[in-house]
Amino acid sequence: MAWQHGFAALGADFFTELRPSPLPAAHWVGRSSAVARLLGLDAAWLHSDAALQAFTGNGPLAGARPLASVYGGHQFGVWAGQLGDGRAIMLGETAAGWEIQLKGAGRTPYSRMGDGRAVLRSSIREFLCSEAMHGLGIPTTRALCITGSPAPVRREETETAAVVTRVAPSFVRFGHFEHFCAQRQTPQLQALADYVIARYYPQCRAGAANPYAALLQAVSERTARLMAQWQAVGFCHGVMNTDNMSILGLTMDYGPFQFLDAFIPEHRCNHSDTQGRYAYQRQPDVAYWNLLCLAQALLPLIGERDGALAALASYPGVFSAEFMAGMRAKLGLLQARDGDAALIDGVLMLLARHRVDYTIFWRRLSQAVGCGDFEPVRALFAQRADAERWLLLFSEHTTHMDHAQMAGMMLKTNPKFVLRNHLGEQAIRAAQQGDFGAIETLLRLLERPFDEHPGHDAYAAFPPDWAATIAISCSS
Ligand SMILES: Nc1ncnc2c1ncn2[C@@H]1O[C@H](COP(=O)(O)OP(=O)(O)OP(=O)(O)O)[C@@H](O)[C@H]1O
Ligand SMILES: [Mg+2]
Repeated sequence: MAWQHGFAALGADFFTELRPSPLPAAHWVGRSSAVARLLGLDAAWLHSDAALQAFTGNGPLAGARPLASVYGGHQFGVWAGQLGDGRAIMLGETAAGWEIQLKGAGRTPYSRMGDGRAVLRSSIREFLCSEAMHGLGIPTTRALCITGSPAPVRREETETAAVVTRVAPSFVRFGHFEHFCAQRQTPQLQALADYVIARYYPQCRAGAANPYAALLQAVSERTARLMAQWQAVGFCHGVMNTDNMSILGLTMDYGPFQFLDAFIPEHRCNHSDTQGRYAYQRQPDVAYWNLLCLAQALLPLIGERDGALAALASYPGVFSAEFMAGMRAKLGLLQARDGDAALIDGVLMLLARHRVDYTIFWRRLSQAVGCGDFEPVRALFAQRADAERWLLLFSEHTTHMDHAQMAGMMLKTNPKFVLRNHLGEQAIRAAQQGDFGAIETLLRLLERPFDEHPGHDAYAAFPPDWAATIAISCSS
């Protein structure tokens, strides 16, 4: 593999070079051939022992210069001081511009009290959800593979170790900037900002009076678009600390995330989030709060407060416009019209009032628009009259539209398959018994979540009762 040294060229203030720590008796758990193709990896090589060892951290990849980077962050609203890649080790950046990172590859100078490891359970969730998000068309870090090892890892119980190989154009987080601001290392802060602009936001240098304010605005707008996509698809991240916010507007760090089952706007998916700070409906506001932290961090470069705040001014407008566009697509509304907002507010209130399954509702509505039979949609509501009122409004609003065209759009927007907690859990339990078949099946479905996949309806069904008892915390 050919490498370049983008982030690595920033120098020793930004990272520590080190080798991953080996794990015994490594074995494959899952692989994504789509990500392998993205990286130009030979499929046969990805099945080799050399690849298995390299992606477990047991053997080198020729030419790679592994490193762990330093960052800081606000966790649950409180400045946490210096953090850093405590268990993620970047192998390097490919010549085509993909950073390759091993998560769970051993201790680093930033591990604090942690063991540098990740357990199989959380690694499976991260691997599958990375690819599921990509399948949904939502910006995300990607995942090439998971390898496992019988090495014990202590959490609430003793589990086993795994390593996920993640791939992204950059793993730089808001927290990287916060770190150098907090340390009052302005030259390093500027070097990082200049690097990010040159590599990922060149338009912020060309023509902008203040490139750092332009960078902040560009990041803010990407983040706004990401939040709109999360909200529209019903994704709850669970740990939106500033060290988990990507400077590229990618979804990153799949911990206690959840795709909503029933539509409950105040839903919290992180068992450790007792205050509900990261509840589903709060995500757009939390992202804005996180952007204020980024603005604060960039202030030494931007120069004045008003300029930094002005750079964030477009956030609410971009979020609303993108969210409306996303919801219009879910409703099959081909162009914007008066009355769209009322229809969208109406359906969200209806779903919240009746706690209807979010994914199933949208998929059934898409099918109903295609065939004209709305009975399966009505059947989702205990009190049908309430649903009937909204369906009437929807039908009046769309009378003159081409329903076949609407349905076509809706079926490409409203997924049949999302990585519900219980599906992940079933795959995890099987994997813990040495059966990785369910991971492969889920990956295949989630890579193309809008396709019907005949014979796999069980993966698109309502969650079983026990799904409500799954408690996912920060422990991973
Ligand atoms: N088991 C561990 N060993 C060492 N450090 C850890 C461990 N778990 C978490 N950390 C560190 O604690 C901080 C916060 O953890 P968080 O759960 O947000 O991230 P993460 O899941 O480890 O990784 P990432 O954000 O890279 O996906 C990070 O600096 C992370 O590296
Ligand atoms: Mg993290």
